[in-house]
Amino acid sequence: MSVTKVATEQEFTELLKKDGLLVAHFMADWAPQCGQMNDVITELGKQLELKDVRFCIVPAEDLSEVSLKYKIAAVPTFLLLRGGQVVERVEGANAADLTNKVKTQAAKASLVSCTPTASTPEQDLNTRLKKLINSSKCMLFMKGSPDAPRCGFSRTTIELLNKLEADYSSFDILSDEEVRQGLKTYSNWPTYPQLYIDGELVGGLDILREMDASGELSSMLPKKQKLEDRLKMLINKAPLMVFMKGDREAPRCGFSKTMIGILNDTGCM
Ligand SMILES: N[C@@H](CCC(=O)N[C@@H](CS)C(=O)NCC(=O)O)C(=O)O
Repeated sequence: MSVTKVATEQEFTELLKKDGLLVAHFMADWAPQCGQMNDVITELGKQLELKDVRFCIVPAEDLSEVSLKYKIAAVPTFLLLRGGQVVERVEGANAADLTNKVKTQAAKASLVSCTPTASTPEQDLNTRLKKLINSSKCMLFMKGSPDAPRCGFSRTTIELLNKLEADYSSFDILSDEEVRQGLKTYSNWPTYPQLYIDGELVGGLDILREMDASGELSSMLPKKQKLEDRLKMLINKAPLMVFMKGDREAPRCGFSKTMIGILNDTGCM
């Protein structure tokens, strides 16, 4: 299995359109951990040769637009993507975590990509749209992204969902003309934004506004976990929790490294 070196944003977009699981390694030549993690993904590629999984290397600084879009803050970072959507994320040179997540997702990918008969392009598109719609419990098809909406209707929808503290994923239909036109036919809805909950179309902005006014929308939407609850969960994840820069094997700041050293010496870890 080969690992694709991505040179342009266009090349990355093309890889996202393919079926199966895509593992993207956002890296930089100057970071030695990235070189080590390239060996890890080459080995993973060999182990998963028969599965529907592709690997690519993305030079994070050269493809700054892509890095910005996926909020890449440090290298190495790994995104596991299916149907153009991020399904898992691994930050740092954590080979065990990466291997675990890739194998779990690869098992799922091989189940969904199992097509017994040859299919038409229309069937392929419909399968892709269905996967996209179901890639999150609450899925918004919009113009632009929640941080940078590119039309007033989409912006107002984001404001409404944020006001209701909804937990949602989004897809930028301006990034994919096939999805933009295909979804209109698939769902028999001619405009964007389009909001789906549990794979079912709820509607566009006018419908959402009406449902908000009646209070119906809030009760249907999955809600974001409150920061306080999230922090509590993290703090209580293990009897001894260290919040640090980097990980145990590769601390990324001197203070974190020293603390790990002390804990190792005391036999706590
Ligand atoms: N009243 C509509 C407004 C949405 C709308 O008119 N969207 C237009 C302009 S952003 C659209 O998506 N047109 C089709 C396209 O651009 O492909 C709603 O309730 O969502």
